[in-house]
Amino acid sequence: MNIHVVNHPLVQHKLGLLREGDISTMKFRQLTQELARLLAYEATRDFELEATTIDGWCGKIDVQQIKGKKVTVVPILRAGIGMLDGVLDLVPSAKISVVGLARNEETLEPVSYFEKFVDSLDERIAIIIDPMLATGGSMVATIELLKRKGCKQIKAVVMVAAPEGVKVVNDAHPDVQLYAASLDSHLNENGYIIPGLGDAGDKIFGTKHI
Ligand SMILES: O=P(O)(O)OC[C@H]1O[C@H](OP(=O)(O)OP(=O)(O)O)[C@H](O)[C@@H]1O
Ligand SMILES: O=c1cc[nH]c(=O)[nH]1
Ligand SMILES: [Mg+2]
Repeated sequence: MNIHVVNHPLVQHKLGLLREGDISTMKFRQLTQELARLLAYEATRDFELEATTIDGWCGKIDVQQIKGKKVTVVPILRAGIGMLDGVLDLVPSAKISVVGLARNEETLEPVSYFEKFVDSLDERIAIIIDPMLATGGSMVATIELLKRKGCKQIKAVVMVAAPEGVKVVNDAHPDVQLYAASLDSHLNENGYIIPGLGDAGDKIFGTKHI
C-alpha cells in the first residue's frame, strides 16, 4: 500500500490524545492543527530547492529557495479547514483552493457543493488536506478536479486512513503521494474508520452527528 505513515513520537502521541472518546471540541481542534503541522513537515520534505543570490549583510550570498510557483493547499470542506492553519504555519505564503464535498450517508458517495481554485494549477504542487480518508471517494473526487484543472503534482495529507480508501486512491491515482498519522484497521458498515476518530467534521465544528 502506497502511503507514508508518519511514525514520529509527537505525531503518535497527539493521535492517541485525539482518539479519546469524550474529547472536547477545543482539544480536538487544537490537536488537529498540531498534527497537521507535523504531517505537513513530512509532506514537504522532498520539495525541490534552487540556488539564488541575495544581498546579505556582508554582500552577495548564495541561499536556497523552494523551486517553482507557490504551493496550493486544498482543504476539503468542512473538516479539512481544521487542518489549514497548521499547514499554513509551515507554508505561510501558500495559495488556498477549496473543495466542498459532503458524503451522502446512505450511498457514501461524495456530493460536491463548492469549488474555488487558484490560478496556474499546472505549475503548482497541490497539498490536499482532510482529516479522514475512509472509502476514498472524497479524495478521488478532489484529485480528479485538480487534474482536470491541469495540476500535475498532488500530495494528500490525512490524519487517519482506512486501507480500503488507500487502495481506491492508489489504484485510481498511483502518482499521488499519501501521508497519514495512522493507517487504521478497516471501515465499519456505515463507512466509518475503525478505530478512527468518529466524525471529524462534527468534532472540529462542534456540530452533533445525528
Ligand atoms: O473517504 P470518504 O468515504 O469519502 O470519507 C471521508 C470524507 O468524509 C468526511 O467528510 P464529510 O463528508 O463527513 O463532511 P464534513 O467534512 O462536512 O463533515 C471527511 O472529512 C472526508 O471528507
Ligand atoms: O470515520 C470517518 C469516516 C468519514 N468521515 C469521518 O469524519 N469519519
Ligand atoms: Mg468532507
